[in-house]
Formats: sequence, C-alpha cells, structure tokens
Amino acid sequence: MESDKALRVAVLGCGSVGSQVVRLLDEQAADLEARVGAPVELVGVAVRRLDAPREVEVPEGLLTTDALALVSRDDVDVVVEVIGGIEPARTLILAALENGASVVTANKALLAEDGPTLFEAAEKHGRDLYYEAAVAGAIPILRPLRESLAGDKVTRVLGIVNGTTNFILDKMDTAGSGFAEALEEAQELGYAEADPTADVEGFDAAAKAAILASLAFHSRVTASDVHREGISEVTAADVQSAKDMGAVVKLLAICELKDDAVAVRVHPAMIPRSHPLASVREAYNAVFVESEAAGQLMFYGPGAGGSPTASAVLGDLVTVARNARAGTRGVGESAYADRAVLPMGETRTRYHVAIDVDDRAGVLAQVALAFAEHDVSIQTVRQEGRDLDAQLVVVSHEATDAQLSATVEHLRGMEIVREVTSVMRVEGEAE
Ligand SMILES: NC(=O)C1=CN([C@@H]2O[C@H](COP(=O)(O)OP(=O)(O)OC[C@H]3O[C@@H](n4cnc5c(N)ncnc54)[C@H](OP(=O)(O)O)[C@@H]3O)[C@@H](O)[C@H]2O)C=CC1
Ligand SMILES: N[C@@H](CC=O)C(=O)O
Repeated sequence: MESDKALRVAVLGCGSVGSQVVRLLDEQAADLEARVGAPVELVGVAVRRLDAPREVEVPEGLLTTDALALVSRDDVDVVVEVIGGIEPARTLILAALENGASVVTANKALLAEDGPTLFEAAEKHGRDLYYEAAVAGAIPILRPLRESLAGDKVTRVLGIVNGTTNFILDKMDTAGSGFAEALEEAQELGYAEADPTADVEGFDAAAKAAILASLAFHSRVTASDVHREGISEVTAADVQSAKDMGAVVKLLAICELKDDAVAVRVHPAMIPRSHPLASVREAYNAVFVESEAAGQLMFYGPGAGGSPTASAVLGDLVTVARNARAGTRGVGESAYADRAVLPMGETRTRYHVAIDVDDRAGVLAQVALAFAEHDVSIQTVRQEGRDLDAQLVVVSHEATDAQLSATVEHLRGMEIVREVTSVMRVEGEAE
C-alpha cells in the first residue's frame, strides 16, 4: 500500500456484526483516517440476499452477492470476514490472502477448526490475519495473550466466554425466566449465533476455549480437543439448588497447563456468589488469566452484540492498516509446542450432587460409603427431610472426573436412591 493511498476495505457479511462495522466505517471515517494516516474506504459489502432488511444503510452500489469476485479484486487491501461458519468463509479468506489482501475475521468456529491452514496462508503470502473479535467480543484478550504475556508462562485461563448462555443463565437466576424465553431475547439482541445450538450446546465457547488455549500455551488446540457440555440440560431446579448453597450457575471455559499437557473444557458449573465471575451479568464476558510471573489478571467487558464486536474488528483493522503503511506485518503465530491433551476423565474437578433418597435411618452412611468406594471425599452434606423422602445435597472434594462420574452412576443404582436430581461441577471455594 502506498503511503498516501486510501486503505480499501471489503466487508463480507452485513448481519449483526457486519452492519455495525459498516456503520462505524462511515461514522468514524475522520478518526480512522487520523489514526491510520490515510482514508479508510469501504469498497464492497458481500451478503447472501440483496433484499434483506439491514440495520444500516449500505452506500449505493456496494452490496453484492458475489463474495468471491469481491475478494478477488486487485484494489482491495483488507477483507473483513463476518459471515461466520466454515464455508464459504474459509475459501473466501484463503482467496483474499492469496490475492494479496490482509484479513480481519471474527470467525471463531473456523479458527478453532482450521486455524493453522489460515495462519500458514497468511505467512506464505506475507499478509496479516487478525481475529481479536473471535473471542469475548469487545474485550482485548487475544493480543494480551499473544503479545503482552509472550515473556511469561501462562498456566490457566478461566472464563465466561459466551454472551448468549450467560444472558440465559442470568435471566433464569435473577428474573426466574424460562430457558426458551431468555434465548429468544438473546437472539433479538444479536448475541446468538446464526444457529443458536452453537451457543446453547457449548460449541461456540469450545471454539473460543481452543483459540485461548492455543495462544496461552503455544499449542495447537482445536475444537475437537475440548471437552464440551452446554446448558440445555441446566434446569430451574439446578439454578435453585445453586441459590440454596449461595452459588450461581455459569457456563465456564477452563484451559489448564498440567505438567506438559493441556486440559481444555467447557461445561456449566456452580460458583460461589462471592467469586468474581458470579457477578458477570447478562451478555458480559470475563476471562481470568494466571501466569507464573504476572500472577492473576482479569479481563471483563461486553462479550457479544454487533457494536461491541465491531469495536474489536475496527481495532484490528487500524492495526492492519498501520502495518500496511509501515510496509510490515504484525506478530504471527508462535512456533507450537507439541503438547498432549489430557482426557476429561483425568481432569480434577468437584461435584455438587442432589439426591432424593428414602427417609430412613442409615441413608447418609450408605451414600457416604458410595463416595468412599470411588475414593471421593465429601466436603459438605446437607439433608432436607420431607414427607416420605429426603433430599441430600453433597459437595465433594476434588477428584478426577472419572471417579466423580462413577460415583454418580453408583448412586443411581442404589436402592435407597429415588432420583439423582442434579449433578453439576463446582468451581471455586465458598468463603
Ligand atoms: N453476533 C455476535 O455477537 C458476535 C459474532 N461473532 C462472529 O461474527 C460473525 C458474524 O456473526 P453475526 O453478524 O452475528 O452473523 P449474522 O448471521 O447476523 O450475519 C451473517 C451475515 O453473513 C451474510 N452471509 C451469509 N452467508 C453468506 C454468503 N455465502 N455470502 C455472502 N454473505 C453471506 C448474511 O447475509 P444476509 O444478511 O443477506 O443473510 C449476513 O449478512 C460470526 O463468525 C460470529 O461467530 C463474533 C463475536 C460476537
Ligand atoms: N454467540 C456469541 C457471540 C459472540 O461471540 C456469544 O453469545 O457469545
């Protein structure tokens, strides 16, 4: 790019995020020009349907349904990909890089499935590939991991990285909303993925966890390496059970470096209300990073929605533009260490188990014995008597996930157990 020439940008997708990128490119044009040192010009916007209603007015003549032709133009400096999904996004990004454009994307699904192919293409063609918006919306978390903490050893990343599920769980906890009603609201607010199953079943959070773990531990972690459980099975009874023990249910992404292996998982967990993650409300996200030298760091902010995500996209766009003007490239991906992925069964967790049992003498001892048989020690137990039966709520100490799930299976087979009504992992110590 010549120093006095405008930076020419093509945007792929004009939905929740793309429409806000287009809006900001127009509204912030003067500021962007000042920061980049040259005008930033929108030259095309690819969509699937020309006649769909838009949240933004796209300048006359810029909308097209031929995304491949747009990225193949020889006057495009940067392609912003906010279509989502694997194809055609992957083909379009690779074509853009091959054609000499740098790329900014928010596409965590693609990065978690096939990131290395994209990074290698960017390297091969000497172009930038930036993706800050792919994890935790507006929160700057990838650049700190890739650059600011590059001289430290990150050992753990723990966070709430999906806005839709946090919004649903928060509404269930604070407003007593039903699951379906809260999901519909999250969709209307532009938080959910095109297919909300990706949010609800934890696929979106798992993709983000894979990206976080790859950067934090300089390893190649893909979505398939992540143990994933969503929130579709979290019931009002689980939320109430958490409340009763002074906790709240959150969908957590947990990435850990254990010796030289990585353990990456996404699942709902009860956390004490005193835990900083418990106060993360609505579609906000928060990510804790623990590293050897720095200690604990926390990143917090809006994790979903068109405008916050567009903020991260524009930040990357300015960086790419500055690099282009300086005739340089940004920091590429690190050399990757070949680390084993620890199976979920070997990961150490804690369980909260609520059990309906016959209300007769000796029940507590029999339940305790079941835990002991699997070498799981009990931290707390609470008993609530009712007419003919009683409920026991047991919180275990840490054990491997395999020991804990074997204990639950054992309980389910016991004669005195009428029903195991709630099983959930517990994260963080109550005060
Ligand atoms: N929404 C959010 O809060 C966040 C989203 N992201 C990521 O940003 C990306 C976009 O998400 P979002 O804006 O919510 O998605 P939307 O579903 O709202 O928008 C997708 C856009 O892509 C267009 N599109 C779909 N298929 C094609 C195609 N084959 N060719 C050209 N255009 C196409 C659609 O066109 P049309 O309008 O004509 O249907 C639409 O404009 C995804 O990767 C998502 O994971 C990241 C962080 C937060
Ligand atoms: N659907 C995602 C959007 C942002 O990544 C979420 O809800 O977090």
